[in-house]
Amino acid sequence: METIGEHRSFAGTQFVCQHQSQSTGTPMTFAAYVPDSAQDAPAPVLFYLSGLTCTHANVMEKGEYRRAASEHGVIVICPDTSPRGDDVPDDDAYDLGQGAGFYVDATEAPWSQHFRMWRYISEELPALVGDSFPADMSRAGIFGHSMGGHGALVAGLRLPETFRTVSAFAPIVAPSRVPWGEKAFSTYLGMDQDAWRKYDAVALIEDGAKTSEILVDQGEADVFLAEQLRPELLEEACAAASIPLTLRRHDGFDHSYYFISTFMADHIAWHAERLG
Ligand SMILES: N[C@@H](CCC(=O)N[C@@H](CSC=O)C(=O)NCC(=O)O)C(=O)O
Repeated sequence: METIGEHRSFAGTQFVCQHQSQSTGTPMTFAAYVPDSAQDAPAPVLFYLSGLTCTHANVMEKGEYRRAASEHGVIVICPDTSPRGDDVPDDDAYDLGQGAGFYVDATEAPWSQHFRMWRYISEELPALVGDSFPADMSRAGIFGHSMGGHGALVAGLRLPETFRTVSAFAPIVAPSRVPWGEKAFSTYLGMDQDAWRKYDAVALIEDGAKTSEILVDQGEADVFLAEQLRPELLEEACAAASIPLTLRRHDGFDHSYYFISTFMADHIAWHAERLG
């Protein structure tokens, strides 16, 4: 792993790291904020998954997480949203291909060679972080935005021992039932919708997956709310499965990082309180 960026910020350091990924077969870049307090005792770690069109840099530059991460002594890791490179398949649309990995392991050609983001975020990256930073991997949580909120919910539900806490900003809660997810899943996973269920938070809950509780923030002025995000489906699934869900709806907030950065400190405090 190579450090390609390093900046002091609050009581900690913002690193940008690059490594050759075995999952994707490409170089992968991620941001890692490490509070100074982690030098005294291994710190809890939060993985933040970004949305469509993002690299590691969007949340690093606009998410405003460092003050809270430094105050709560939490490491924050922000991976890219897909493999990238001239040899990696892509699509002209913003919601498919590079920048739109949807945190799945693709099974369909030509995507299956490199688009293995589930393995990357669930196995390879946590192992690399545990080996490379003063992180207490028994105290890891996950959160994310939109497509990344979908990834975080799925990871928290499928791997509650790995990701003990889960929250999201404006997540795609049921990708199998909305246009963004239908397009990505049919392309990456094929037409058998049974294969989609393990990457769909609402379907996972319907199939018995559990997590201790979920925090979701949602802007009411989000243009994607009714067609792509549909938080009411998560509300219904959590109620039926007795999973405590705190869904906070905020008048006037849209889908952007102005919304995310407003509630970022709340999410970091929420995770930190639960991870100890
Ligand atoms: N048509 C838009 C859509 C892209 C967009 O809104 N991306 C969001 C995530 S949406 C769901 O995953 C985002 O985080 N954008 C990056 C940012 O810095 O705001 C477009 O192409 O802009």
